Amino acid sequence: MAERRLEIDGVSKRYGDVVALREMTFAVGAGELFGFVGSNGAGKTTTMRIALGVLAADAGVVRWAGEPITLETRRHIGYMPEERGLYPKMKVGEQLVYLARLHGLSTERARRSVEEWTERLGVAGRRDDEVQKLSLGNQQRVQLAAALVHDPTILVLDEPFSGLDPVAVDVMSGVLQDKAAEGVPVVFSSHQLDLVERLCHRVGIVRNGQMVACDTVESLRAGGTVHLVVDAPQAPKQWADGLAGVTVKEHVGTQTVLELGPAADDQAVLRAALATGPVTEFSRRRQSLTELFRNVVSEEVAA
Ligand SMILES: Nc1ncnc2c1ncn2[C@@H]1O[C@H](COP(=O)(O)OP(=O)(O)OP(=O)(O)O)[C@@H](O)[C@H]1O
Repeated sequence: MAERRLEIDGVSKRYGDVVALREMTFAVGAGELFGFVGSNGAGKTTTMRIALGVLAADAGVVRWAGEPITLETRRHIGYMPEERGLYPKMKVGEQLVYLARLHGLSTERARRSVEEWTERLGVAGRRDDEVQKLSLGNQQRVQLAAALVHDPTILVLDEPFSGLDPVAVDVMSGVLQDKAAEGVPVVFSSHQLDLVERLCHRVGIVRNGQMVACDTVESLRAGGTVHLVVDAPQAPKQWADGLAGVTVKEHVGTQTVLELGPAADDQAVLRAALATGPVTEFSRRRQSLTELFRNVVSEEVAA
């Protein structure tokens, strides 16, 4: 059997004059936790809706295990829509059982699954309450339960972490990691880049409807610039000016943050710093996903 991969291949979409997606392409493999990030309006929700089949693409194809995705496969996707989609007046437990039944589970299995997931997600005590009586964070936990009760083979979640308290973030993170560990491809969008960096095996950065970077955070960083933090308390402000391949980015107290170009020699930087007196810190700083993201977005502004 072909590998259990969700592939978005060359998907394009316009809304009237607005080009929402331009040949969007990426794949999420079995057991992979994939973070989908991009500015507001970049095209994340549109991509997810097309993967789900609630929106039709103008061009391109969505595949599962090498074959164009079918209605039957789509029934096995666990989806958490951005606009959420629960019936406010229906009780939590009844609603989840109903949704699980819609996906083909027997009543007995649906009940068991609802018990299990509401317990895991900390909303078991709310099963007899109407959805509208729950706080937004708890509604979101129920929404995640709705995506999980039918034991999906693929998970597609649109901003599942927005509005959650830190405990709920931990619960959600644990569930997504467990699902990935079971072999489910998990793709979720988020603006919380620290979380994406911590959780995801790979990250896709979307800009203007196109995938502009897609790799592990480690590899994305490797292509980025290297920053060096030097603390030389007795150094005059200009101590690093004129060093080959080095750009002074900022001074923070007695620290200087330097950007090293390909021609820079970090040992020459260290010698220059030591020539001014003691050096109390000399460290390479890895770019965070937030910095990588900002670079991509500023390229957009410059383009
Ligand atoms: N129903 C619609 N009609 C017209 N334009 C739309 C519609 N839905 C989305 N768009 C446009 O398509 C583009 C992509 O929107 P989309 O919602 O996919 O972005 P997003 O990356 O999910 O954004 P956000 O982070 O703000 O949720 C935007 O320019 C948006 O204004």
